[in-house]
Amino acid sequence: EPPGPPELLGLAPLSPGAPPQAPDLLYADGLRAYAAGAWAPAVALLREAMRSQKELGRTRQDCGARCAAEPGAALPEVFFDIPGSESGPRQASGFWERLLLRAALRRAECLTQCAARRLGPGGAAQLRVGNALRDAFRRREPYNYLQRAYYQMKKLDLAAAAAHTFFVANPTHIQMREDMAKYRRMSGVHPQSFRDLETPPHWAAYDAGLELLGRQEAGLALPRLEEALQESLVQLECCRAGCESPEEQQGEEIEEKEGTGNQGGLYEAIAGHWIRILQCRQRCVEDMATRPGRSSPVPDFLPSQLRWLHEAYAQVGNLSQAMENVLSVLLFYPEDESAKNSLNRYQAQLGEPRPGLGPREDIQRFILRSLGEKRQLYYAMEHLGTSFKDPDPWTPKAFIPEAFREKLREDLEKRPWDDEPLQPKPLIHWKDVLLLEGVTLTQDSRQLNGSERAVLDGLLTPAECGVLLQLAKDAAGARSGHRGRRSPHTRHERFEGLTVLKAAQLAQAGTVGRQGAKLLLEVSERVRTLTEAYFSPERPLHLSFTHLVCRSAIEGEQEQRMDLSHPVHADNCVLDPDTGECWREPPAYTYRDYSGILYLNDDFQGGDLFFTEPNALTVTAQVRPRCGRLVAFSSGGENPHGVWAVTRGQRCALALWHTWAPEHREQEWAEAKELLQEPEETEEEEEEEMSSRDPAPEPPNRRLQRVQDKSGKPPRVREEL
Ligand SMILES: O=C(O)CCC(=O)C(=O)O
Ligand SMILES: [Fe+2]
Repeated sequence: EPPGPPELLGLAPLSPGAPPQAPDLLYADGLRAYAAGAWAPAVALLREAMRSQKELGRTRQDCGARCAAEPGAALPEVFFDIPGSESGPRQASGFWERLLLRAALRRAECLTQCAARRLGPGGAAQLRVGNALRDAFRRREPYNYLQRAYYQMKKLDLAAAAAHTFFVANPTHIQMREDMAKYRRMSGVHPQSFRDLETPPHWAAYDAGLELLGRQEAGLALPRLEEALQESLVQLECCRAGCESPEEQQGEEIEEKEGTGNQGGLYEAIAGHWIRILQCRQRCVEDMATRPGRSSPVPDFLPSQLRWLHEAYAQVGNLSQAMENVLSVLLFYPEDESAKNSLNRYQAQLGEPRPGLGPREDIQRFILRSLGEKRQLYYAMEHLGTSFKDPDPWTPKAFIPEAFREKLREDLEKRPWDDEPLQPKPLIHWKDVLLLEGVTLTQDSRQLNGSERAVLDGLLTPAECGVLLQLAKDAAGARSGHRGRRSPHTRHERFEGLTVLKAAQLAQAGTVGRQGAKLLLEVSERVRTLTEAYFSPERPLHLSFTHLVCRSAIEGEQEQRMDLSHPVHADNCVLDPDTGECWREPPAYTYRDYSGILYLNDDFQGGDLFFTEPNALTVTAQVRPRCGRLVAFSSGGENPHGVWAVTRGQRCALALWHTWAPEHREQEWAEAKELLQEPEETEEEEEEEMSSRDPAPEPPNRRLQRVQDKSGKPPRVREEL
C-alpha cells in the first residue's frame, strides 16, 4: 500500500474531527512556509488546506441532501412541470408562488443553520472557495509543492507518490517527468510509490474490473465493476450537489449574453438561475466520465459500464443479474440489437417470464431524472434562447425540439475531434508554461505580419543543442558513411533526416548515444506542450511527425545560386501562388494543424526561414535560426513559408508537425519511447545523485507569486521584442 494522506508522517498532527479552516488562508500560509524553506510546516499546511477543502465540499453535500428532505422544503412538484408535459389540476392564482417561496425560504434557513452547526458561526462564508483555488486544487497543484518539499525532507517515497499524483493530472508537465525519473532512480524503484494518491474510486474500480475481465476472471471482476458503477453514481451526486452553490456557475459567462441573463424581473431571474443549475447538473455526467488530467470524457460511460456488467454476469452464468443489466442498457438504447438478442436468449432460457425482473433501479432513477432535466433545458432552449449542449448520445429524439435536430445531425457529421468538448478554461496557460520553462516570446503574429505565428526563444540550452547536433552527426555518419545525400529541394545542398524511431533504433544498436535519442523525444514533447498551450489550449494537439533535419551547403557549388533551400509552400495544403489559393487535399499532409521548427545552431551562412504572402513572392517576415529558437505557426495557407539557400556550413533543426486528429498521432513516438526505456541505475549512482547532482529543485517561485497575487492577474512575461 502506498503511504496514503493520513500517514503522510507525523508532522503537525492533522486533527480529523476538527472543523475545517478556510482553505485559501491555509494554502497561502503553506506556500509562504514553502518559500521560506520550512518544509515540514509547508507540508502540514498544504495538506490541511486540501483536507479542509474536501471537508467543506462534503458539508455542502450533506447539508444539501438533508435540507432537500426537510419537511416543507421540498419544491412544489409543479415547479418541475412545464407546458407540454401533462400536469395536475391548476390551482388558484398565487397558490404556487406562495408554495414555492415558502419552500425556498425554508430551505435557505435550513442550509444556513446546517452550515453554522457544522462549521461554526459564520461558517457558511467558508463554504465559498475562490475559483482560482478550486482550479488549482483540481489541477492538483498542491502536490507539486508537496513533492518538492518531501524531496527536501529526503522522504523519497512520499515525494514519488506526490509527484505521481500531480503528474496524473498534468501529463504534459515536463519538469515532473524529470523529477519522477529522478525519484525512481534514487528511491530504488518502489512501483507502488508511484501510485496516484487521489484516484477517484470509480476509476480505480473500473480499471481493476476491466483488467480482471480481460484476464477471464469474471467472478473477481464483478465486485469491482459493481463498485465502479456505485462509485460513479456517488461521484455524480457529489458533482450535482456542487451545482447549487454560486461559484460553480461562474464558468457560465456565456449565459449572461443569452435570454435568461440578469436583466428582467423576478421570474426571469429565477428561470435563469434554475437553467444554469440544470446545465451544471447535466455536465456532471461528463465530469464523472473524465479521467483526471484528461480533457474529454469516456463516451457513453454509464451504458458501457452496464454492458461490461452484463458480460461479466453472463460469463459466470448469473442469468437474472445479466438480464437486469441488459434491460438497463435497453433503457438507454431501446433499439440496441445485441442487447435485444441477449434478452431474447435469456427469456428463452428462463422459460416463462419472471415477474420482478426489470432494469436496475439506480439506473432507472438516473434516467428519469436526467430526462426530466433535459426536457426543461430543451424547453428553455426553444423558448428562452438559452443554450444546452446535451452530453448524452442516448437522449431520445422526441426530446429534442425539431428546430435543433438538424443542427445536431450536422454536429455529428463534423470531424470527430471537433466534437470533443472544449475545456472551459485551458488546463495550462501558455504563459505559465513559459514561466516554468524559462522560455520567452520573442515575436507574436502581429510582429511577424501574419496570423497564428510566433517565435519563442530559450527552449533548449546550448548543451542540449550540442547533444542533438551530435546525435544528427552520429546518425548521418553511421548510415551513409559520407555526409548526406542530395537535398530533395536543391542540388546545392545535402540533406539528412532522422526520425525519433530511427534514433531510438540506432541508440539501441549503440550507434548513437541514448542520451541524444531520449532528448529528441523529450524535446518534441516540450514543443508540443508549448504549441498546444499557445495555439490550442482548449483542444489537445498530438505530434504527428518529428524530423531532425540538417541541410549542408555543398562546397564549390554556391556561386550565383538562385534557388532556395526549401521552396515556398504551406504545410497542410497545396499552394497555388497564381490564385493565392491553398487546396487542402493530397498530396499535402492535410491533417497537419500546427507546424514547429526548433533550431539547433546558427553557424552557417544563409538559411533564414521566411514567410510570404499567398503569392509566394512577397516576403512578410524572416526568422534567423539559432539554438533553442522555436518558430511555430498554423500549417495552412495563411502561412506560406520557405528557407533561403544555405551557402556555407550546416543548418540543423527539429521540424515538428502537430495534429488535432488523434488517429494521425505519431505511432513511432511511443515505439521509440518503449525502446529507450532504460534499465534501472545502480545503487552507487543513486547515492551520488542524492548528495551532489541536484540537491534542491527550484521552488516554483514565480508561480508562487502568481497564486499570491490578489489582483488575480498573472504576472507579465518578459517579452523580448
Ligand atoms: O527548416 C525550416 O526552417 C522550415 C522547413 C519547412 O518548412 C518544412 O520542412 O516544411
Ligand atoms: Fe514547411
